[in-house]
Order: sequence, then structure tokens, then C-alpha cells
Amino acid sequence: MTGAPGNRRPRKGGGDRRGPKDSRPRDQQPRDKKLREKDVDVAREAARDVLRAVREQSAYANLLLPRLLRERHITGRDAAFATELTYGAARAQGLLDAVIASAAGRGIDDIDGNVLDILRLGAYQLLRTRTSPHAAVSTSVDLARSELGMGPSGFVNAVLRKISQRDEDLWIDELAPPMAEDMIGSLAFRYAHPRWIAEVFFDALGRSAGQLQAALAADDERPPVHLVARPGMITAEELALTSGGDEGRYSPYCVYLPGGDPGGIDAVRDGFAGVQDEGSQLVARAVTVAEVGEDSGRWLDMCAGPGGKAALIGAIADIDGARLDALEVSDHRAELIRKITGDLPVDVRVADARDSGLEPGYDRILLDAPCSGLGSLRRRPEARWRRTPADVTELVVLQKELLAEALRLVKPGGVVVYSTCSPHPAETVEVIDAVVAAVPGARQLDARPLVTVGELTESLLGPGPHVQLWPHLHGTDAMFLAAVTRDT
Ligand SMILES: C[S@@+](CC[C@H](N)C(=O)[O-])C[C@H]1O[C@@H](n2cnc3c(N)ncnc32)[C@H](O)[C@@H]1O
Repeated sequence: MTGAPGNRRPRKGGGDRRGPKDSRPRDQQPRDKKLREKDVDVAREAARDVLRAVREQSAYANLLLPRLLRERHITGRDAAFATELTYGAARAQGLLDAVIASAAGRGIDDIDGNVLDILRLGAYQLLRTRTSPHAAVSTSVDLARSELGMGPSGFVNAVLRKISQRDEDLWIDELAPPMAEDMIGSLAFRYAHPRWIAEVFFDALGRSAGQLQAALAADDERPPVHLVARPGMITAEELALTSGGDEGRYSPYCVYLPGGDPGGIDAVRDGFAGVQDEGSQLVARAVTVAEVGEDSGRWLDMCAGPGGKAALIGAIADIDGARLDALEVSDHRAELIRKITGDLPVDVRVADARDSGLEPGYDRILLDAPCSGLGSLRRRPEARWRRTPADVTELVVLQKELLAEALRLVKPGGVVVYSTCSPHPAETVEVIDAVVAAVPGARQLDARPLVTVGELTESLLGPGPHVQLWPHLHGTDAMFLAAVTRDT
């Protein structure tokens, strides 16, 4: 966990901006004057603003925070602390809310949203960081007072003081369902997951309690940063040397970055490398190594935006003399693919992949299907509290239609790699089973040999024929992949 920098200090621009002291009583002073009276620390203020935008405008924390840090010139330890606070509090929201509600003696819905954001940040610091209790409480009170006034700041003070009387384990012991009575509910609470997602993991893992605990715990951690070294542009060895990272265990293109801002790495700025989870790299590589008989060099990425996998497959296509068609239904995301694939042999088209007008006969197809994203929750901090089971029901219909179309477009003997960044059985094995049963001549292949590379041996890949990767087992996102062919 990050320590606790972010002591109060003047904002950028320096100097004493407070001006002469106002002689009126504090509660009669204009609010902007009061705001200037205390310089709220920049890291916590940024974290609060992002949590508010997530709550009020359904913003994505991992997109908004980096922008806000840039705009406010927040760097170094302050930026790291703001990141830890924002992502940590967003990820742990359900757990924090239960503790806050208990300490406040009222439901979360009865607490003003702006106050709740500050309480979540304060509770996160108290329960899950090494910030001293005094600093966690007093800085939260400052935040509340500077913006919301004396009443709310008194409430924040009282609630956080109560929370600070116990550590995280004691609060969990008091508030979580007992393990003996409700194992899934208890683990879901402890590792800050909605219960329905813990149930999905339990089903996907084959109903092993030990694995469920490890899976939820790994998903509750700050995720590592993985870089991809795009082949033909830079090797993983070169990228590791220049970025200060370590070469990945599995993907020959992967580098694990110990910390810092990937945007500051030359190879990333030049487009020779990018940020991409190692599991995604293995999926993209799998498409290019499958046996397809004579390869005519017609490859297809059916749902390509924003283009991470298309860029890796495109770089390999460049070496192998192939061309990749990249379909994407959204204009904006198609533009992102064009940017990331640059001069590679990739033709980007905006189309619904279920009705693209493309000629059948592709040698290799990647269908990286739109999915619930339950396998990459650690990278999208607030997502676990936003998703609902109903999202999955809708997506499954689309996934089946897309897979049926992929099997129409692939040549006999070619390969369709179906992948999701979700381990949900309804989006993975059940889609494959239903479509393979419905399409004449379709057959599932053993996908394990397509990802046995580096230290990733078949013994680490389960019974097949599909592959399910997991953060707690492989250190990757929980990517699923299956390989399907058509004989006629
Ligand atoms: C899981 S993402 C793909 C991620 C991508 N392969 C990558 O590595 O960057 C799924 C993409 O499918 C797109 N999509 C959704 N429905 C589609 C459809 N009917 N046809 C084509 N693309 C679609 C979404 O806009 C989204 O960009």
C-alpha cells in the first residue's frame, strides 16, 4: 500500500494566496474565501473529484483520473497517492459503504452524495492504507469543511472517528455473513465484490472454495502493468531494458512494469510498445499460431476496437505477409484502431460484424466478443459495482450471433478464436456449446496448445478444450479463449 504523502500544501503556483484575514465570523464569510482559508491537499481533492464524477456522471475512474492529474499538474508521490486512493476506494466501495452505514447508524442512501465520497475516501485510508488515523480523519474533515461547511464536516469527523476505532478485519468480522453459513457471501464481503459476481467466479472455477478465496483476493488487488513489445518494432528484451521492467513469463512480447507511468516510456510514445494485459497478448498470439492448412493471408478481427489485439496481430501479419481486416461497430473506436495500427497491414472498417458484407474464406478469425468484462474488474475500479446480471443476458444473444457469423466467414479448416475478458460460463462455454451444436460442420479444437508458450505449460491450463486464465493462477486478467473450426 502507498504511504501517506499529501500533507496540506499550497496549490501549484506557490505563494501565500490567502490574502488578509477576514474579520467577519467564519460562518458569515463567503464560501470561496473559506475555501482559500485552508489549502486542501491536491491528491485527496483529485480523488474526491473523480469519485464524484463516477457517482454522478457514470465516469470511468481509469480514464478521468489520468486526465485530471495532467490538467492539475499533479505528479510524483501526490499522483501515486491520488491513484491509490481513487482506484482503491472505487474498488472497495461495497465494503466501505457497509462500514460507513454501520458507523453512521443510517443507510448509505440517507447520506448526501458529496459527503459520502469524502467518507469513502476517509474510510479507505483508515482501513486499507498506512495513512495515520489522525491524518485520514483531519484531511477528510478539511475536505468536507472547505466545500460543504461545518455541519457536514462534523458528521464526517464523527463517522470516521468511529470507523478508526477498529481495523478492517474487525469490521469484517462484525459485518460479513458468517463463513459457516454463507461462504460465498462472506468471501464476497471480505474481498469487496458484489455477491452475484462471487457466485459467477465460484461456478467458473468449478465450485472450489479455496480457489474462490484466492480468485477474489487477487481481483481485489492493485493490478500489475503489462506492456506489449510489438514484434518487428522492438523485442521484449529491449523493452525490458529500456523501461526497467522484467520480461513476461508467458507471452514472448510481454514486459512487467514495476511502477511509474507507461506513457513516459519512449517505446510506448513511439507506438513500438503499448499497455496490454499478458492474457490479451496470449489470445492475439493464439490466432496467429493455430494450424489452418495453407494460409492465404486473409485474417479478420471481428470486434477490434480499441485495437490492442489488432495491433499485435497486425504486427505479426506484417512479418508473415498477411493482411488483417478489422471490424468495429463504433466510429470512435474504429478511429482508435486506425491510430494504434498506423502503417501495419490492417484495414479498418466500421460495420456491424453480424452483417459486414465481407466475403467468406478467412484463414484466421479473432472474435474478441463484447462481454461483461468480469475478468478485468481489477483494471476498471468501479465496474464491479455498476454491472448487473441483466447486462450478461443481453450480451449472450449478441455473442452467439457473432460467433455464428464468424463460422460462416471462416474457410473450412480455418480457425475462429472466440475470447472474452469474462469467466462467466454463460458468456464462455455455454456460447461455444450452443453455437457449435447449431452450425453444421462446426467443431471445437483444443485451445491449450495455442497458448503453451514460455512457462505456460499444459498442466497450468486445466482439462481443456477451452482455456480460462485467472489473476490468482496466471497473473493475467481472467481471459477465456476457445478455438473453433468448420470442417465443411
Ligand atoms: C471486447 S471489445 C474488443 C477489444 C479489442 N479486441 C482489443 O483488444 O482492443 C469488443 C468491441 O466490439 C465492439 N462491438 C460490439 N458489437 C459489435 C458488433 N455487432 N460488430 C462489431 N463490433 C462490435 C465494441 O464496440 C468493442 O469495441
